Amino acid sequence: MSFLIGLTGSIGMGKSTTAKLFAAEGCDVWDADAAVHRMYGIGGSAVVPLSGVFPEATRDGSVSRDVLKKIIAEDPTALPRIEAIVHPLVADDRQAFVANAISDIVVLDIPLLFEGRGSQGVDATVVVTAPAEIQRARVMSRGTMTEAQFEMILSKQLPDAEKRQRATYVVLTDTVEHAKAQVAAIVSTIRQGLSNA
Ligand SMILES: CC(C)(COP(=O)(O)OP(=O)(O)OC[C@H]1O[C@@H](n2cnc3c(N)ncnc32)[C@H](O)[C@@H]1O)[C@@H](O)C(=O)NCCC(=O)NCCS
Ligand SMILES: Nc1ncnc2c1ncn2[C@@H]1O[C@H](COP(=O)(O)OP(=O)(O)OP(=O)(O)O)[C@@H](O)[C@H]1O
Repeated sequence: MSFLIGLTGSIGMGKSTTAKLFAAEGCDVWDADAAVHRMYGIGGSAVVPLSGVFPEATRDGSVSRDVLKKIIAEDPTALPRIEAIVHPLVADDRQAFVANAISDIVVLDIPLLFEGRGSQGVDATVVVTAPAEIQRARVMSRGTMTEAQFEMILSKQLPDAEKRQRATYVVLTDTVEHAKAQVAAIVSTIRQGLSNA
């Protein structure tokens, strides 16, 4: 059984980038957002259940994220209903990944690690963080969300300060080089612990 790290952080804080740094250290990485992308794609497991609730959100056999975002903006009950369908599918996908992983350390990139039950069953947590203004600038520069959509997602997430307080390890994502050094130190500490066990 691998040592399980739950990697989290608020929107735009650098989870995906930091996950790649763990992969470069030899860790198998599972990404919850990527799992959702697969599930929304053609033949994905969320397409049929979501079309039952929001028929207008599925087009040509896949889920339209733009339509979903419009629905969520107009109907406050929509996101909880989407989550009720998607989250159990995400949990199944994660379980299957962990069962097949072979690396000594497995990293689970989970945006809602502390909001949901995701932190159950992990051996350590890593929270990525950056100043709030940098976070906002990063998300806005992607051009995929309006300020209102960003604020809505942020309001659903545990505040950054609380995440940091709950973390086993914190990674400051000010530069990639700095993040890389912090990841290397975390991996080395955990591997040392494993070899002494
Ligand atoms: C709202 C949607 C349509 C936005 O899609 P879009 O392609 O613009 O953004 P993306 O999926 O890349 O998410 C951007 C950021 O928002 C975060 N986020 C997404 N959904 C949620 C949520 N329900 N609660 C809090 N944060 C969320 C993501 O983790 C990520 O950090 C999409 O994220 C979605 O369908 N969310 C519901 C499924 C879900 O809960 N996913 C979270 C991880 S399991
Ligand atoms: N250590 C770092 N130093 C400098 N910039 C970084 C660092 N980590 C991430 N970034 C930048 O921040 C932006 C967001 O990074 P990333 O996509 O990794 O975040 P995320 O937390 O996965 O985002 P989301 O929650 O929206 O999925 C990207 O433009 C990325 O280049």
